[in-house]
Amino acid sequence: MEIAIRFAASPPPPAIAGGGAGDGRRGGGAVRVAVLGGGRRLEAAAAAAAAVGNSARCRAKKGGGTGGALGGIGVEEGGGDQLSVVMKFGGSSVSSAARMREVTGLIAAFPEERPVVVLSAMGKTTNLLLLAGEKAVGCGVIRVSEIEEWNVIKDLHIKTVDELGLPRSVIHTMLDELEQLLKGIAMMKELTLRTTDYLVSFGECMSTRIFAAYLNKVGVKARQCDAFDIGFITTDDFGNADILEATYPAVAKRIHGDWIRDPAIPIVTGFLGKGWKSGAVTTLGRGGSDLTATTIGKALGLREIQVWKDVDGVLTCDPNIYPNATTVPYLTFEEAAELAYFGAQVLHPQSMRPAREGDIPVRVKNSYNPKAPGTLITKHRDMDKVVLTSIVLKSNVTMLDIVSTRMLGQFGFLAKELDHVVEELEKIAVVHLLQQRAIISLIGNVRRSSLILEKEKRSECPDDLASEAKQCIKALHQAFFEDDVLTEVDEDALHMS
Ligand SMILES: Nc1ncnc2c1ncn2[C@@H]1O[C@H](COP(=O)(O)OP(=O)(O)O)[C@@H](O)[C@H]1O
Ligand SMILES: N[C@@H](CC(=O)OP(=O)(O)O)C(=O)O
Repeated sequence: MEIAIRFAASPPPPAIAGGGAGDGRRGGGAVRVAVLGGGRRLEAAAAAAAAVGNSARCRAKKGGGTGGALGGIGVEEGGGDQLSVVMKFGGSSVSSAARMREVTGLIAAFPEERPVVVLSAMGKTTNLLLLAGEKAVGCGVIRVSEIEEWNVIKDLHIKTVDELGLPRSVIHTMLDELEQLLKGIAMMKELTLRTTDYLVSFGECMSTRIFAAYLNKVGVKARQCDAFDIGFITTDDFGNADILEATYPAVAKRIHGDWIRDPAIPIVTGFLGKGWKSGAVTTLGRGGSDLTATTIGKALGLREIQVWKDVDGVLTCDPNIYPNATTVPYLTFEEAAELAYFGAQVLHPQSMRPAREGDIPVRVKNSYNPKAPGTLITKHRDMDKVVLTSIVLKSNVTMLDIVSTRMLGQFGFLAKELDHVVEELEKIAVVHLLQQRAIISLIGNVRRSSLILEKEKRSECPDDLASEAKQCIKALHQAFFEDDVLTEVDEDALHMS
């Protein structure tokens, strides 16, 4: 096993998720174990946005109420309370009419809160849209209506609208436009990144329209908002756009202004933005609705950001790899960012940044088990008793090991230029291209690194193929979270050895 021990505060060497370019050779399958310390800056601190925090806090006058079937949650006419939290619900939380009813109940359960709601696309809609788009490229215009994924998407949304007792007109235009778009792709026999972003945006555009209509139906005044129309301004990197600073004041002004003029719970499309040059719809990378939520939290200076998922919080490892994973009750923003950055699917890698900059607590909760306390992510936590927080696996990683006498500076370009870069770098350095690797990261207390290393060594982690990475996670989890043998190790003795 290769063991790379990382205590540095910087991102890892050019390990490129997704395999990158190359000839597809299978590497030997070394597993890298990286020990990462909490309490450090992962990213360079960026200048905070314009001081919209306090000024943008929504203030509204008290007024007469509209009442509503859900009692307390009905927003008051002519004023109402301030918007105080963001509640983001992921695809699994809004995958059906029944789930949308449950989520309505969760919002109603906190009548004193005035939430901004962020929604992802229903269930697996984003994946289905991507597959439908790929099929449209090759199937011919006439056969678009036969694309299986398109029919699944259409049926799911119509069924949901019907079951919620809403008129189909809520999504008719969207479904028509989506079919036209698929036909356009079939006609052009081409699917660009820009068109792909437009295509997947239909998922969030439909889920939010349905949910806002349902809330209004049951007496909770709600307003559907497309993120690309309310100030989410991004780079034009389709598929993985970055949110620009101008977003914060723009979003604050718009949501605040709408609330003052006509208080209604904003139901915002997660994951989407508007490219500042192109004016086209962009997406923030898979799982980007978390980032939408934290951006709104910071923009409006809200009290708390709630991220509702289908697990009891951030867990000690991916429960799909090892089901004995348990909830991590507290995390710092930096630990959570490291976890996400090094592969834990549960949070979007960039999503902690706005929360950290705005110093707004993030609570990760389970919409299927709302009584579970979840994970609370804050700026600081007591690290005294913390050894290891979580184990993270990142698979299908391409690594470039570069040994050079020169300063190479930034490595970001390597990811994009992998085809040419090895050849070029070989002129100035010894380069090893390692593909099909896995990185296992141990996110923990850097001050207990000796203990972590000792325990890692004693775990029965297999030391050969990357395909055994999952076995390794299991062994590490057992050693760190299910076995007390080494917790009393004398750390001073370890330092001496
Ligand atoms: N360390 C981890 N803690 C919790 N969940 C994890 C972890 N690693 C991977 N996951 C996976 O992440 C999923 C939740 O993230 P995601 O699917 O993005 O949620 P949502 O779509 O509801 O926002 C869980 O169902 C779980 O399978
Ligand atoms: N729907 C998008 C954005 C998102 O954040 O989804 P989720 O919250 O379900 O991970 C995706 O699937 O990537």
